[in-house]
Amino acid sequence: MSDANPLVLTGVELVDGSSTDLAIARGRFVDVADAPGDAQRIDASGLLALPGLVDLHTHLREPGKEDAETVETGTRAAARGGYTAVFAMPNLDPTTDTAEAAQYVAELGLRDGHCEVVPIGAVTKGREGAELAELGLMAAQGVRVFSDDGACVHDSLIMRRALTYLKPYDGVVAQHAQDPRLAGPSACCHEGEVSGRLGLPGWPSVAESTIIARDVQLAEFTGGRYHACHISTAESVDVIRWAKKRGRAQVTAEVTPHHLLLDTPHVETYDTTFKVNPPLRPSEHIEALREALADGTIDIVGTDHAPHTVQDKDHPFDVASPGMLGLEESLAVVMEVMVHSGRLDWAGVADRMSAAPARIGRLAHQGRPVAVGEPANLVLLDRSRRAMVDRARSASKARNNPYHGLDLPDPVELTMWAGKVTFRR
Ligand SMILES: NC(=O)N[C@@H](CC(=O)O)C(=O)O
Ligand SMILES: [Zn+2]
Ligand SMILES: [Zn+2]
Repeated sequence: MSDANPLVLTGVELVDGSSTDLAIARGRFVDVADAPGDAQRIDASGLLALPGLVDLHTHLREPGKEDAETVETGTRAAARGGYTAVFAMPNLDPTTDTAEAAQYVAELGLRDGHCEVVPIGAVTKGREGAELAELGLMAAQGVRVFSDDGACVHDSLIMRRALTYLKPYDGVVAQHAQDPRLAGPSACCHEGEVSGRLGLPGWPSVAESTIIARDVQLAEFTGGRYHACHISTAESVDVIRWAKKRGRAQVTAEVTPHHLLLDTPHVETYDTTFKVNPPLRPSEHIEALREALADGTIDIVGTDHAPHTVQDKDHPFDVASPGMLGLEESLAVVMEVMVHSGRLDWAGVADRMSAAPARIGRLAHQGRPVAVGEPANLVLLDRSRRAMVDRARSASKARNNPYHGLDLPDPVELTMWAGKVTFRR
């Protein structure tokens, strides 16, 4: 990580289309007239500045599975992708289900992070779905996002209690929506023509949407905050749209970059890189997700960056570990499918990938506009640059990159977190 010397970025373009010089000192954007005389100047003409991206859904694997990813490598990938904050999912070893475990993850972030690392607490002890974890103690420690991700909070009473209990703490339950009866542990391919032909256990779309339908009603009933992680189906979009239209529940939703771009036929080669939970869906679902992200029914893009070792992926498709990388290519995917298609403008990208995830995670100093007085978190983009994705060049330790070999935008020129340059091409 570079030091935090004063800096002036000249000729930067902002999301409203205007151009400006940006001065950075003591971790904040300051008036250019107030920039110290010895400030280093960087020519940034033509580059677009977005607020530093915020990922509400990252798997860092430390502690417990450091052969797949560490806080150092995962946050290096994050900085390379334009992120200045990531929320670390609690499916670690030990599980982040106590205040001490949450504090430990936060400390690893302070020690090794190339961006801010915010621990997510488990909803239930050991993520086993039976007994509530130490929600109050974790909340007292500053945790605001709670999730059993990787597992679904499938017991209705546990979900009711979690929503109720977290309400006074302004905490949010982030649900991995997968009915374990409709989509059990072996389910690994969208249930339909392809799963039938390949002989893979099916993961029907309703295994996701029926859980979300129940949950949004519980959110309305309890008044608690609810966030639907990685939604992947048109039916889930319908449910979220219905709940938001009613306007009586505090409900938000997320989509991953891979569910915005990649469809079910990618699994036809049985390449386990493409095994993920929830599974890749047919094109009509992808279309519904893009439309929902554009109109705000889906609030944010969350990467679900899920590094796995080769050993954990080198198995028959139905037993390999699910999950794929995402931190380094998420902005590229959003550019390709949302911006280049005219569905979302740059202010929309800043909202879905920075302001909204920071708001849902209650991270007040992230997701702020690029403006004088604000914390100096930004990513500078060259909107015309493209490159072939090469998994071998990833900052992540893992190689389960589903975009390998694709020609995609490669926009990130510089990432700055709290006034420090954390990535520069
Ligand atoms: N998405 C995945 O397929 N895997 C995630 C867990 C999860 O997000 O459910 C992982 O931790 O590997
Ligand atoms: Zn999940
Ligand atoms: Zn996840």
